[in-house]
Amino acid sequence: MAKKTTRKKTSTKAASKKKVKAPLKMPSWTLTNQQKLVLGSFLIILGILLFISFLSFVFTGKEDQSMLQNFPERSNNYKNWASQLGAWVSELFITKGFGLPSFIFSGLCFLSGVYVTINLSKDKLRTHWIWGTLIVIWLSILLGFFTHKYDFLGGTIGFEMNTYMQDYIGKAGVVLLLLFGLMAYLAIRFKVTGESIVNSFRSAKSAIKDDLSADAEVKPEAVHIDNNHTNEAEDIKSAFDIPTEPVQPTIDKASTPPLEEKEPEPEKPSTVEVLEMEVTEKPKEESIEEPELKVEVEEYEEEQSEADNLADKLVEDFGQFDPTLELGKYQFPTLDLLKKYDNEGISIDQDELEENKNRIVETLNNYKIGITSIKATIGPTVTLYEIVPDAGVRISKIKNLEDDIALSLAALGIRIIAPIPGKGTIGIEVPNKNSTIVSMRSVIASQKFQKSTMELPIAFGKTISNETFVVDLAKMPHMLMAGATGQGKSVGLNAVLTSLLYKKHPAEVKFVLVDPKKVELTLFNKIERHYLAKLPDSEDAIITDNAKVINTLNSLCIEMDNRYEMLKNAFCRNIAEYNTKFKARKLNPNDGHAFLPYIVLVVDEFADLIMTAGKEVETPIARLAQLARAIGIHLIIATQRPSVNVITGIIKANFPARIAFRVTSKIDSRTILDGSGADQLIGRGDMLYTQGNELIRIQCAFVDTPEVEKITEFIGSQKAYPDAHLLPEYVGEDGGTNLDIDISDRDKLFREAAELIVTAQQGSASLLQRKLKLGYNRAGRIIDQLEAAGIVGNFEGSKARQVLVPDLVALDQLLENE
Ligand SMILES: Nc1ncnc2c1ncn2[C@@H]1O[C@H](COP(=O)(O)OP(=O)(O)OP(=O)(O)O)[C@@H](O)[C@H]1O
Repeated sequence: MAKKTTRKKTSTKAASKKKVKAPLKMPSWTLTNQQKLVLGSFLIILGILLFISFLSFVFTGKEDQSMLQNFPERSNNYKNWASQLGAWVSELFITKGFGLPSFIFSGLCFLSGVYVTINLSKDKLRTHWIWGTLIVIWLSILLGFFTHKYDFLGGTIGFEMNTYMQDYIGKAGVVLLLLFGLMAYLAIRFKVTGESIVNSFRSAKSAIKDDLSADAEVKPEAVHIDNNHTNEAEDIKSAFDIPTEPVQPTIDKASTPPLEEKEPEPEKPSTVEVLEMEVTEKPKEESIEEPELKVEVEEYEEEQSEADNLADKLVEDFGQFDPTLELGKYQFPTLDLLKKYDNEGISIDQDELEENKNRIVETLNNYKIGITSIKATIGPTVTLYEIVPDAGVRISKIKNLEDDIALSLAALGIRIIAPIPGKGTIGIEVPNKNSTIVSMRSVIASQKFQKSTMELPIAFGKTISNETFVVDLAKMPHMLMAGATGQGKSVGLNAVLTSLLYKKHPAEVKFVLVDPKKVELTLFNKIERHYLAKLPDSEDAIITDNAKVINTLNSLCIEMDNRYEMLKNAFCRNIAEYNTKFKARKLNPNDGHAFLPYIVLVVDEFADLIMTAGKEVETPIARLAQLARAIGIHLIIATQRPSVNVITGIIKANFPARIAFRVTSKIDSRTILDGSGADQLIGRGDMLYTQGNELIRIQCAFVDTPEVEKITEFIGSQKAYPDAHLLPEYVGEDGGTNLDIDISDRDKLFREAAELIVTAQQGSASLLQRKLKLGYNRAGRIIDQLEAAGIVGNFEGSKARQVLVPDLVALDQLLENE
């Protein structure tokens, strides 16, 4: 109770403080929208009423004047259209005030109403009032000259000010002062300068001159016809001849004297005047143009490369290079391929909100933590309660109550964010009893995604404040995705791919898909010839075999090196610059240049790869992650097991963007996010995204397999490229090249290793590592040598190699015969 009263006291103090401050300030804009509408419409109506009153006062003011002596007695005899009050206000403003300029006040009132209603800048409104009032005073003084005749013109104030000033500086002084006021107004308000006045005079003059010359050019023809018939016409002709010729000398002054010699007619002075004006103009223009010519050293740019000129010409002739031309009729998938869900859209359950709020407050009160305010933001799956604790409460105290709050709310997945970065509040995220689905359709249809100008926009889902979350993969530049099984990883990957399919033309992006599970990404096979990239010799574009992954990764490394070479030759720093230059036809395809599509490598189940291929995968992945951002190769790697031997330090360091779906332990959460939180998620697409420090909780958009199927079918049924995008060839070490390993180069432990493998009948490098205490590389090398010697079979992905020698006797025989 004591706490409550102190809280009240502080709030009343705050209120009284506000009261003291309020009158000093301009009208406060911290009004609610409803209050603004009420105040705004009041001001608009007031403005209109004032205008009506003033206008009718001009006609009826005289008649009403005598009756105003009885104001405010009730009467319906007033002639003013706004009756008694209108007559009184008009008398006050117009007769006793500023006269007719008072109309401006009605306009200002109206304007204020509009500004308040639609929440426009208060600074601008203030400026309008200041200038408006000054104009009223100025006009009022000006009209004060005539007030003795018509007293409503400048009003009493205008008249009095005028006579007062005249007493000191005379009529001329007042006129000059008013002129000064006008000049000052034009200079300050409209930034008028002496130069701009002169310029406008000049342009007016030249316009008149042009008209004159145009007239003169037309009329002589008519005169020529007459010329044959009458003598009078000759006079007319000579009269017109004078102005026509001065037009030519505008270029050359030298031709003026003959003119003057020819026609010393009475009209000459006017032509001379025109010439004189031109003469004075010219030197000025020249003096301005001279430095401009110096600055316009654009010639340097032209000199820079003739290729530029050629490119400009090519662009002029053929237009910019359009990479999409080959599939010019390609149609992007339509929105109706995506499903609408019934339980989309957030429904607010007031009881649930109230209940949760009470429980949070109660639990905190139990631990003697008072709260100043609490606010709820309802998201698709969780509601964020933002609390401001009483002064002096330690944040860590609240953070430690996570489990207690979870207990009292009887809910899973409570996450406490203390404090919310940049907000000064503490956030408690509580899962909604009825979560809503965020459909892929809703995020793809959002303005944010549709209007995004990002290179590779990805609509992930919706944030806690129900905003569509769109990020640029090109900026990330690589993404690591982790989450326990069944928490929404595959859906997340599909959301990423769907986003790109909806926004990027097949010419602009290519996918390299690695799917050891063999089932998740198979649907994308249908768009192989549109969007997928593969090795030249492979049949399937979607890679399911671990051995092929290594080849593909190495091939991507070669592609990366090639692209860097192309960028270097084109003097570009990144793919965007390079492609822009290529589109502008500044890069010659005959020199090996080509439009470069973005390449997105997606690896589902990275743990499996690392476990079977280890360094062979890690090294090219790390290399790509470190270097590939500038040349448009981006990696998305997903794993179920975010343990440290899968997500190694080197991989982590190069994947700043991380996505965590629900994981089972705090340690896993720490591995993926460098902090806890992912273990407190509720699953089914509930995820945390980070690209640095801040964690953003997002409900991932849901895209079901039938939807993906429809999209890929829609794309797949359209005209395609002849083949998938081909990556550079890479000759893998497993492809038989090791077979020629020299016998003399064999490892010292070769024989021992061979015996071990034959005895165990298991051809795995890890066996050698364990038994012979070898490093991974050396064990791998020995296995290669065993393969070359025909003791073990080919590399078969995740399986151990086949042992081709049945027993030690056979081994002895084999080695002796070598
Ligand atoms: N964003 C989402 N919204 C609603 N439900 C979802 C969402 N994401 C996933 N789910 C539900 O969770 C199920 C499992 O998702 P998903 O197949 O993506 O999991 P996973 O993490 O890939 O699992 P695994 O690693 O075993 O393949 C889906 O079938 C779906 O019912």
